[in-house]
Amino acid sequence: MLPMTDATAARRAPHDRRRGLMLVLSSPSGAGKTTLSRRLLSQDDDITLSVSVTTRPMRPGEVDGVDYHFIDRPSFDRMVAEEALLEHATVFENSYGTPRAAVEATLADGRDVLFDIDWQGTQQLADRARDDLVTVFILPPSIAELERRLTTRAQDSAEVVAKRMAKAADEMSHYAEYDYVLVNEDVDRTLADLEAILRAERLRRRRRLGLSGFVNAMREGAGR
Ligand SMILES: Nc1nc2c(ncn2[C@@H]2O[C@H](COP(=O)(O)OP(=O)(O)O)[C@@H](O)[C@H]2O)c(=O)[nH]1
Ligand SMILES: Nc1ncnc2c1ncn2[C@@H]1O[C@H](COP(=O)(O)OP(=O)(O)O)[C@@H](O)[C@H]1O
Repeated sequence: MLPMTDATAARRAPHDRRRGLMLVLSSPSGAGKTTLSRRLLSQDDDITLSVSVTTRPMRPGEVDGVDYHFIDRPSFDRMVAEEALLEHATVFENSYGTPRAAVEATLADGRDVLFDIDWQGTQQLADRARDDLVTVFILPPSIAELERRLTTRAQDSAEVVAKRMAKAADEMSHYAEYDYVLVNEDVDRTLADLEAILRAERLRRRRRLGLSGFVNAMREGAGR
């Protein structure tokens, strides 16, 4: 178990001190993970995005170091060899991975980490840290709407969109491996559900490091 740093411990009331959690969002491409992640991150200071490394080419509008760390194949292979990745997988012929150091530093600070990763990466994280993990699968409201979203995002060629659609059925078959499943019809509604999940998971007793000291102090006070 990772300890919290003094900075975070001092910021929280004793009963609010807790371990950071790892919130995973997965979905078929185009269902809305990126949109939901950006909105959640912009309104909640206690959660930060795990920025993955990838060998995929950058899309228009993406920023290196913000959306992904865009790296070449030798650099990716080196990170795997050095065990610098917490998990990694091949998706659509490109490699993706989660840098370990940033995640460990954020959790040690008692803050939460958001992951936009696929089912393969989720399984690897579950093998390593099931107790710290909260997993959410996002489904589109229909296949027609998924295709519409992939097409109107206008960032991929028709060929790439076709490949992503072909993979969607496969990806969706993994929904039952997740703790929560959200159908992303209306984005405001889905975001509200995601916030509710995060809020409740933060309140879980096993994550609340300060609780026993808090209760013990009250019990001592009551017995006086
Ligand atoms: N296992 C794993 N999957 C990742 C990682 N980063 C991104 N992915 C997944 O790779 C897939 C393709 O991502 P991307 O090329 O950005 O397209 P997107 O589906 O439109 O977000 C998505 O399912 C992501 O969740 C990672 O670090 N590890
Ligand atoms: N609930 C929604 N309703 C309509 N359009 C959406 C919704 N959620 C996301 N979108 C749009 O669908 C496209 C794909 O969303 P994105 O967040 O990039 O998906 P993913 O990261 O899962 O591939 C984007 O153009 C986005 O603006």
